[in-house]
Amino acid sequence: MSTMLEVSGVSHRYGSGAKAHTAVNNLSFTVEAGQLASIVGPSGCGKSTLLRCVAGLTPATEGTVSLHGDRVDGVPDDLAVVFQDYSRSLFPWLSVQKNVEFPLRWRSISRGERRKRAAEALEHVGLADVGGKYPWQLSGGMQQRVSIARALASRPSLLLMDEPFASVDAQTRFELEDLTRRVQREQGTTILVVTHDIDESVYLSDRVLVLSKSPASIVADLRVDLPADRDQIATRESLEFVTLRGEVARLLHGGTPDEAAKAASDAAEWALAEQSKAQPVRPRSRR
Ligand SMILES: Nc1ncnc2c1ncn2[C@@H]1O[C@H](COP(=O)(O)OP(=O)(O)OP(=O)(O)O)[C@@H](O)[C@H]1O
Repeated sequence: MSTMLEVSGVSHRYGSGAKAHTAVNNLSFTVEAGQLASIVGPSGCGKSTLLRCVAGLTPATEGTVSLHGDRVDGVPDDLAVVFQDYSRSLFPWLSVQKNVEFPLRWRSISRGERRKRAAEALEHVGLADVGGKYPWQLSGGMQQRVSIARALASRPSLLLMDEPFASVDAQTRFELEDLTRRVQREQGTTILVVTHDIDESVYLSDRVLVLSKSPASIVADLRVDLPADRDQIATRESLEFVTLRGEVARLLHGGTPDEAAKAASDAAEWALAEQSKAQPVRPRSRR
């Protein structure tokens, strides 16, 4: 695998002098092409700031970001971002199809090709039939699918997602997580997701980067050895999932990597053993 993203010694400070606030502190990591990595960390630790530095939206105070070897110093053409707040990122006066086509207008892509790409992207997210509607005619989950389609239409080398499912209900969240994994697998897209949801970070990813409290630094870089085919119920009940989730939770509560791995593994095994000992409860008969 080749390296798609390289973040090297990135720090970001807001303000200067006595009022300076360091949000991100000397972070380094790489993401391989085709990988789905997630960044999980406590609220306010600097996740969004890091993502903005990676996207070229905010220049890093120190360090460098490179996308397939090219230094990022502005938003690269082949990078797309999906934000949490779909209602503010879609244009209410444009149809769904036009919203998806919109970013392609600034590239030398013919009108016919723009239409074709938008239709393909909408089909990919299961919204082939709603191109003529307006965003406000769709549910929240559908609007976030449109945002994902818009990002995919530009065929990005790297897709960044900042708390992308935080504003939808639990069922829709599951559907969108599965959609994201399908996009990665079918299109080979490299994806970096920022989330504060521990379960989501484990379920979604090939790898979880755990950040410390502010200013963010990397506490652990965990490989997720779950099967590629995941299921929202069975995967979340598996020993591997429960162990990893426990490990991430302990790291976020200040545990060292060794303590967190050992305690999570012991706790998950104990829970499974207790579960298998439990007597099945006989359902009450209904009249
Ligand atoms: N434009 C800004 N000017 C000054 N400080 C900022 C600015 N944006 C963020 N910060 C501060 O930087 C720190 C990190 O913020 P950031 O939004 O990156 O964290 P986060 O981990 O994404 O938070 P959350 O999970 O709550 O969304 C916070 O203390 C925040 O108050």
